[in-house]
Amino acid sequence: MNRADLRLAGLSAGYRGRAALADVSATIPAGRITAVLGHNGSGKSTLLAALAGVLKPLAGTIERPGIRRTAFVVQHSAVPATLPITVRDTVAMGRWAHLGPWRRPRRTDRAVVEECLARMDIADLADRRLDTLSGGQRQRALLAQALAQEADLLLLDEPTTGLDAEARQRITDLLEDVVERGVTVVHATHQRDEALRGSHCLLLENGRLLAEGDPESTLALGSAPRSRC
Ligand SMILES: Nc1ncnc2c1ncn2[C@@H]1O[C@H](COP(=O)(O)OP(=O)(O)OP(=O)(O)O)[C@@H](O)[C@H]1O
Repeated sequence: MNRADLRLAGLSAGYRGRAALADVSATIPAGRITAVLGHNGSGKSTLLAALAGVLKPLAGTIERPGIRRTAFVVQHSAVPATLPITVRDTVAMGRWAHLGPWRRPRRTDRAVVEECLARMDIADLADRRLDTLSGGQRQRALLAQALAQEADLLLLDEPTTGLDAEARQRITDLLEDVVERGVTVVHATHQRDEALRGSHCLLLENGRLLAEGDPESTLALGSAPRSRC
């Protein structure tokens, strides 16, 4: 995959004109996993929302060369637990941007949905309702929905929060599978061990970038955050 890195220059972003993220200049390597690490309120979600284009920068720029489609998986606490839809329908929602003028899924759309179910290892759960799944299964369904969008930038806000060690490990393994296919992954996390499994790390504190680089030296440079905030 021949794509350039994403570049943030002097980026400030926030809410109602107030910056929650100030003057961040950083590089996000294409086709790699970048972890955004920091305590509660440090600005991780704000950074992801700015990368997704949901929040317009108050100042500065974001260069996203070669990124055509972005998938943003919000914190699962933000997704209603009682949505009365099946796992397959949830994943099929990821195809909406690809549907033709009649909004009818074509054979290729159905094939992508089945492939994403299989890749996230939830094909056997396809007919189950989303609200009957465990947290880890649900998170994999949301990941499958994001993959179905065939995005080249995948943004995940704390995808493993609330999951047990095995489910967390599974999600982290799946992210490695996603980048192997050339997707750029950025995920917010509180977990140092998860940040260490990526290629790159941005460490935020109070809306500022404290350190950036390979995960090991970034975590060593920063004032070591608690492993669970
Ligand atoms: N919708 C909003 N309106 C106003 N202020 C907000 C909004 N969302 C976040 N903030 C504020 O912006 C700052 C950064 O919040 P953000 O959610 O980006 O941090 P975070 O690192 O993702 O935190 P957490 O780990 O708790 O999810 C905080 O002070 C927060 O109160």
